[in-house]
Order: sequence, then structure tokens, then C-alpha cells
Amino acid sequence: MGKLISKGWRKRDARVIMLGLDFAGKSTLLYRLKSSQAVETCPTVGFNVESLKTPCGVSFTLWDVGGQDSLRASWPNYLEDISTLIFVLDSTDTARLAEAMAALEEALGHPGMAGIPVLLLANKQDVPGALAPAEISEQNSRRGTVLAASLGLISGCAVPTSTRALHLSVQMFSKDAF
Ligand SMILES: Nc1nc2c(ncn2[C@@H]2O[C@H](COP(=O)(O)OP(=O)(O)OP(=O)(O)O)[C@@H](O)[C@H]2O)c(=O)[nH]1
Ligand SMILES: [Mg+2]
Repeated sequence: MGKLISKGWRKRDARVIMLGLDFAGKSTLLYRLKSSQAVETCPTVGFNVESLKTPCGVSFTLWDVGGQDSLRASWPNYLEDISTLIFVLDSTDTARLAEAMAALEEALGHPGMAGIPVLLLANKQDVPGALAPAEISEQNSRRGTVLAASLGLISGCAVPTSTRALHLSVQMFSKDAF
């Protein structure tokens, strides 16, 4: 069993937190995973949370935290005792890529993030002109930050449509076998 599972996903109440700038697609992902249907969203003020279970029986809570500028000061409150951080990027929002990476870097600096797996989700790949994961990765490495060394882009698809896909993505990041 993988390190990630034994560390976080196997225990009861595994907590997975989604962060990312406003409009990145976090709530869309949450409700897509919960209901398997396209759901119309509006900007999140505070957070949404759902209990989910993968087909192989792994239970976790998925927290979707509002990403508007005025709400980002509250992000550290959500980063205590988490199993995984999913940082959702809007791959079409090239103008705010640097802002998104800076917000991610700040989150990674939280003491609770030591040793926690991070999935960087390059969302909205279905939109023509969206930055490909490799391009995002390249731009990121040019910044010469710790992100280049410690993060990999795992999912270059539009929102994962199942909890299993999400779980697999996170496990791929951990480089451990299922
Ligand atoms: N084309 C496309 N649109 C998406 C995708 N994911 C989300 N969207 C759209 O992006 C917009 C913002 O989505 P939300 O899920 O509300 O974004 P959010 O990250 O929760 O935003 P905040 O709550 O403000 O932090 C909505 O119009 C979604 O329909 C995707 O994979 N592809
Ligand atoms: Mg939202």
C-alpha cells in the first residue's frame, strides 16, 4: 500500500483541501464528484464540504475553499491536519498564473504542509488555448522556486469525473503503487 494511503487516506476522516484562485473550478469539481452531474456554481464565500468515497472504499472529506482575493487570508485555517492539498489552476487564465503560483507558494509555507502531498490540477483543458500542463510546468520552473523541484503536474484533463480518478491522480503524485 502506498505511503500516501498509509499516511493520510487510510485513516478515518481523511481531509482533502482544495485551494486555488477564484474561478479556477474548485466548486465545479466538488459537485461533479459528488453528483456526477454538471452543476452551475457561484463564487464561494467561505467553504463547501462533501463526504466522498472512492469505489475501492476509501472515504474522505473534500473541502472547497473560496478563492477570491479577500478570502485568501483565511486559507491557513484550513491547512491543519490535512491529508492532501489539491491546488486548482485555471489553465486559461494566463494573466493570473503568477498570482496563482504565488498563492500556492504561500500555502506551501504553512507549517502544517510539511510532508503533505500536493496535487496541482491544470483545469479547463477542454478550452481551446488553455495552457498545457507542460507549459505551466515550464513557466513554473523558470521561476526557480521550490515548486519546480517539489511539485509535478499530474492531471492535465478537465475536471476528473470520478472520485477514483481523483484518488488515482493523488496517488500518482505520491509515486507509490496503488
Ligand atoms: N470549460 C470549463 N469550465 C470549467 C471547468 N471547471 C470549471 N469551469 C467553469 O469555471 C467557472 C468557475 O467555476 P467554479 O467552480 O465556481 O470556480 P471556483 O474555483 O469554485 O471559484 P471560487 O468559488 O470563486 O473560488 C464556472 O463557470 C465553471 O462552469 C472546466 O474544466 N472546463
Ligand atoms: Mg467555488
